[in-house]
Amino acid sequence: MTVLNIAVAGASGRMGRMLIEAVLNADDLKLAGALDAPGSAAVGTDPGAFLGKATGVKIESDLARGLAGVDVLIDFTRPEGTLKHIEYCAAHGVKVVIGTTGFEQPGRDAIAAAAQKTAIMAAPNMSVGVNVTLKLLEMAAKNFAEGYDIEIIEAHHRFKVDAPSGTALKMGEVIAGALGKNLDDVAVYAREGVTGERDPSSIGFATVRGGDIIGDHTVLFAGIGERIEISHKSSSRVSYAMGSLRAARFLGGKQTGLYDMQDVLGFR
Ligand SMILES: NC(=O)C1=CN([C@@H]2O[C@H](COP(=O)(O)OP(=O)(O)OC[C@H]3O[C@@H](n4cnc5c(N)ncnc54)[C@H](OP(=O)(O)O)[C@@H]3O)[C@@H](O)[C@H]2O)C=CC1
Ligand SMILES: O=C(O)C1=N[C@H](C(=O)O)C[C@H](O)C1
Repeated sequence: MTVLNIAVAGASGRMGRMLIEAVLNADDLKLAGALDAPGSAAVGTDPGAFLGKATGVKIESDLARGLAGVDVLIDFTRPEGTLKHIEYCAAHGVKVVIGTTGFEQPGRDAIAAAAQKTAIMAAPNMSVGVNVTLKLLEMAAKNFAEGYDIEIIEAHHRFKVDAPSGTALKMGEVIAGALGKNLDDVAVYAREGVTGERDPSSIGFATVRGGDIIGDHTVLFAGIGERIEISHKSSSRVSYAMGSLRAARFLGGKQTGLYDMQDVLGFR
């Protein structure tokens, strides 16, 4: 059995801890490195400490130390962290699974450029359920193209820093694409005051933040006399972690290129 050496960036974060535990439990993966932000209190500690386990590695902020001998970095941090990490990984042949959301266009361009030098899998949601939902939305959008107003509602925990969620934006892109439109041309991200009647060609977004909601997404197709809702609700971050490990194994067989979860799951 080939064993892949994995590092986790954002090791002390909500997703980082979930990933550390998942990697430690996988027979075909070895935890070979862990990264956290410079200045983080977690730097220098054992990434398995929260599980009461000694992993043999330390959380590093120095990329050369944290990524020595690593095949695949799994990165759930912030756009500025991920962009720094992929620059290093592209230069040193480390493959990267990117779960971080909230990138602007220059960040997306930098990921595409790095993917010419190493293999990268980037997706705003690693769960199988969300990725199947994207296929359902593509089909629904084609059938509700006329007469149905499309609204995307997402809810997340109070600690989330970006909005709308990367998943909601991806859902919008998929729906707009199925309708032959560009999301940037039809998205309405906020409404306040006298907004006038709804533009029938728009795709609306609404964001809820509160408590410990892990991640809920609903797409509403509202017609006259009926409405259809397609929802996905996460009850644990484990589905994101399992999808990330699947993506890491997928990258094991690639040298360069930019992939997403639809590639990993064989949906295209
Ligand atoms: N694709 C998917 O399936 C999913 C994506 N996400 C996305 O993953 C990201 C992380 O989410 P979550 O784990 O909840 O967030 P947390 O805030 O819990 O964790 C973020 C981690 O990244 C570290 N970090 C922050 N800034 C930097 C930086 N500049 N350089 C290096 N490390 C940094 C933090 O360190 P410190 O605490 O010291 O600042 C922390 O360890 C978000 O963008 C979120 O939207 C989340 C769930 C699923
Ligand atoms: O920040 C989170 O927690 C999540 N972020 C991702 C997103 O922005 O879509 C995925 C998931 O919804 C959880």
